[in-house]
Amino acid sequence: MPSSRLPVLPLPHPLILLPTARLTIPISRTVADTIVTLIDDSDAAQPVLAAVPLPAPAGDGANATEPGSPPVLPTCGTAARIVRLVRPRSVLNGGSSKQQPYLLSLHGLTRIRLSKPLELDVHTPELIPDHTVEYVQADGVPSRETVEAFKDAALRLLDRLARDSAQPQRKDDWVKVAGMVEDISDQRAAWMADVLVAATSGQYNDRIAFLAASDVDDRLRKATELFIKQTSISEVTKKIASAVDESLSRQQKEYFLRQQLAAIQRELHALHNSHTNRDRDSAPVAAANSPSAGANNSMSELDDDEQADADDLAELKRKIEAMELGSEERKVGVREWRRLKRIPQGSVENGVIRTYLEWLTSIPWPSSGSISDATLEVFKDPAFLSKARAQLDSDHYGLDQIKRRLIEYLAVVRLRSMAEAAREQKQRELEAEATASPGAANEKALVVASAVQDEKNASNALVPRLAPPVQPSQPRKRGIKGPILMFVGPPGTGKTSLGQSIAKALDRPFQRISLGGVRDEAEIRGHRRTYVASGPGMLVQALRKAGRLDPVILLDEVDKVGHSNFHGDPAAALLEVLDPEQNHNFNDHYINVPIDLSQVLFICTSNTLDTISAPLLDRCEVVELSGYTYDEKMHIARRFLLPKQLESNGLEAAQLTVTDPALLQIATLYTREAGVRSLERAIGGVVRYKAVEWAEHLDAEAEVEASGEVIPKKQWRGVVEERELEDILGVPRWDGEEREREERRGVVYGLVVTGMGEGGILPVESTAVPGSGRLKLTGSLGEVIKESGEIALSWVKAHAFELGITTERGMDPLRVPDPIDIHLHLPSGAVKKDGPSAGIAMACAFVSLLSGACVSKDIAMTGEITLRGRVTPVGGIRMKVLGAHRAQVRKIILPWANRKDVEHDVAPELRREMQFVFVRTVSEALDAAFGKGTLGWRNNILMESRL
Ligand SMILES: Nc1ncnc2c1ncn2[C@@H]1O[C@H](COP(=O)(O)OP(=O)(O)OP(=O)(O)O)[C@@H](O)[C@H]1O
Repeated sequence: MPSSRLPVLPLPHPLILLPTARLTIPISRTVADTIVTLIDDSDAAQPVLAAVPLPAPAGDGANATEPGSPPVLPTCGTAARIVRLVRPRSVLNGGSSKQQPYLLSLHGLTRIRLSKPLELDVHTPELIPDHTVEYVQADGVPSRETVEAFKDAALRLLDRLARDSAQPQRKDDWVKVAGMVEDISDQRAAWMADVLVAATSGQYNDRIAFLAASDVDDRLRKATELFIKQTSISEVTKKIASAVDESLSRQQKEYFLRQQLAAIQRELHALHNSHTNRDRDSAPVAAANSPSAGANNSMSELDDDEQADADDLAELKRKIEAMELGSEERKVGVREWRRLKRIPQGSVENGVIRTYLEWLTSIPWPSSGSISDATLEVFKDPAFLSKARAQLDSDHYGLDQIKRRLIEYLAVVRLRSMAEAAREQKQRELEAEATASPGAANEKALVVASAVQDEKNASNALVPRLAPPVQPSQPRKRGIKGPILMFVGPPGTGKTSLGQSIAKALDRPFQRISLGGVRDEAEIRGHRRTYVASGPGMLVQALRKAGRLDPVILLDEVDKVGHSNFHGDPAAALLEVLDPEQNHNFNDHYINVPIDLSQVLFICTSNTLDTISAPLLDRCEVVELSGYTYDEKMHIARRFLLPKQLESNGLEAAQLTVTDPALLQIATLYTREAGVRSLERAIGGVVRYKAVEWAEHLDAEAEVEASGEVIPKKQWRGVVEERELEDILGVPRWDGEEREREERRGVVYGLVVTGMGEGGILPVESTAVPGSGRLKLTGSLGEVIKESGEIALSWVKAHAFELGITTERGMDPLRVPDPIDIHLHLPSGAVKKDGPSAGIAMACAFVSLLSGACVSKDIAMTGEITLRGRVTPVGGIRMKVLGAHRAQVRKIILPWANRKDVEHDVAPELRREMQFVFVRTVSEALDAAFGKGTLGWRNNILMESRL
């Protein structure tokens, strides 16, 4: 390495001169004199010296030398040409140079290394006239990767600098330099590194390390690191600056607007005051007497906005503080409260957080334990079950089986709750003991826990007798996992009101959630808070309204809830709600804190079971309400509906009587339903009519009293009889039905259950038209019912000879004597019909059509048939029988296998009033329908014997 002897100029900290760079520094007079001598003695016009950076004196910043320790003096520097020495003006003018120093300009040439460290005082560095220095040679070519990395880092830094530059000229300069960096060759990369490090800023230590790097690769790496660091520093700085800027400008804007608002309010107030004063001056007496005098001085509740606001906030805070310590809801509440405090009042975000906090704090959260004290109090009452029975009886007539089932249900819920509460209590005691004396309590815990375990697994011999010690209780994980009741039945049969009675018996709040037509999952689970105008779902709303953790929630019309669509899957959300394994952690998207629904008593209602998904049905215990007989309806009307309507229409019970025949007529001729809703409406109509009459009667009396004249007044009769009903309710809606029903060839009455779960009769009409032996089926029929029709016709064709329809065996009655088609129609064409239960009705209709014999209009039938002529059982017997009774059918033909349904489910009075014929085969059904001996049976051979 070539060396030479050069004067050394120590550069005061933190100055560094890099090769290729220029530097102007102030120097003392002594140093300046030495440099002048140097210039005079030198042969060259611009002599060279070694510029060596000095470390910071002790105690001076991060790069300072340790106080007391000798400063580590550098051994690297830069050979620099003296470009200019400027004398201060005072010296030039012959004055003292004390105030203004000399200025020395240097141009860095190449790196040097000192042969031995300098010996000088870093506090008052002097020029060292002669020192041996070695020139650091950097001839090598750096590796490709190093150059690439260097260029990449340099370009990113230059891009950042260009973007951050405020002046366009400077921006252009950085862009130009970036162009040069892109084009630079590998050999010149080290030179470019010197140029760029000198031109950009960087930390002192990094720059010194860069200066000390003799190897080109090392130098480029150091430059790369330095650039990367600089880029990220400048990115972060920029971000912080813009964030600060943004928040400042928002605050300034808000401040400015508030100032304007305050000024406007002041102006309005002054204007208002001046008006009032002028009015008062012009009418001093009137003003003094006016009731609103002085109102301007006192504030109305509308002016007190800020106070109300502060009160609301204080209330919110109190509610958050009242939440259980360490609970999830409290943590969220506290977090949101802090956010609320940070966000300026009046901003949209502030309102959003406040609404959220209001919801969060209004939900009843469990404070401790899983069963509320109020619930336990009710269950502890020894008369609980008898009271519940009395409640159900006082709200509903009949429904004995259902009431028995509900009492069983309540008994189970009570037992489970009590057991759960006892277990919790035991665990709490153990925990308390464990805290007091850990050793003894642990022993006892083992005994108790094993006892609990023994009790649970009494029948399981494989379970070890010693259970693990009782863990600290986790009340929120448990709950009362009773069955979920599902009331299924036609409208108006008392499903909702039974739910209300259960809530009354349990002394809990009752909430009804109507699920009919719910298509959006968010209606159940709530919208996420990121949505505009988001809010919680129906369950949270019901909980808030109930104000208790354990209300009775009636999920009405679960059969009408929507399934998976692009708004999510409401049915799936419902499943989660009703699953006892999951619902202690129900997640409402809006609240976003797990909510414990395990204590809620869910009751579902539905009109039919057909549209309910199997998993949902699986979670529920179905209780069927089929409808009422006329007798039951009469009792319900007399005991419940009439008193209710009298009360709601302002009449006394003693003022109005509706006779039994009148009530029966309302039930039979004005309504035709399984439930009692229309009956209640009709009774309401009668009561309102009478209420008007009563009011007119009272008015007339008052008029007579006032005038003293005898005015002919409308007579008031407190009794409603049959003959009046037509005047009050109009022409009976169902009167003509029985008359319309006719005994005709080819027409038979079948029994059906509608989609609303209501039973009724349906005519099966058939007619013969010229054709080619085909069967035409109409009336919105499904595949199954169509197949039933074909089976029935095949059976009739196969037995045409035995039935006396054809004259020869094997003759097709649809071709001989004339070729015909049979058209079978089930009226109410707009209503879809399906199922196999119309089999015997269709067979009877075909036989009637082909034989000419008629089936009585008082006979209705149901039953599936097979090709062999067997009659197999069908469902919905109770509803169908009730429907037939309502339609005043006298005789019902049913499959033999449905005997037990009639015995169990059909009320005795119906069994007494109607004739039931149970049949095993189609032939028996035909005999029952047409009457024995009506059909000309030739020889009674069953088809099955030939098959
Ligand atoms: N057995 C009964 N005894 C007394 N009142 C009854 C009885 N059954 C129904 N009601 C009365 O009939 C009316 C309608 O009942 P409710 O609203 O419970 O019917 P629902 O089955 O829930 O109907 P929907 O399926 O349309 O919701 C209520 O006023 C109810 O009190």
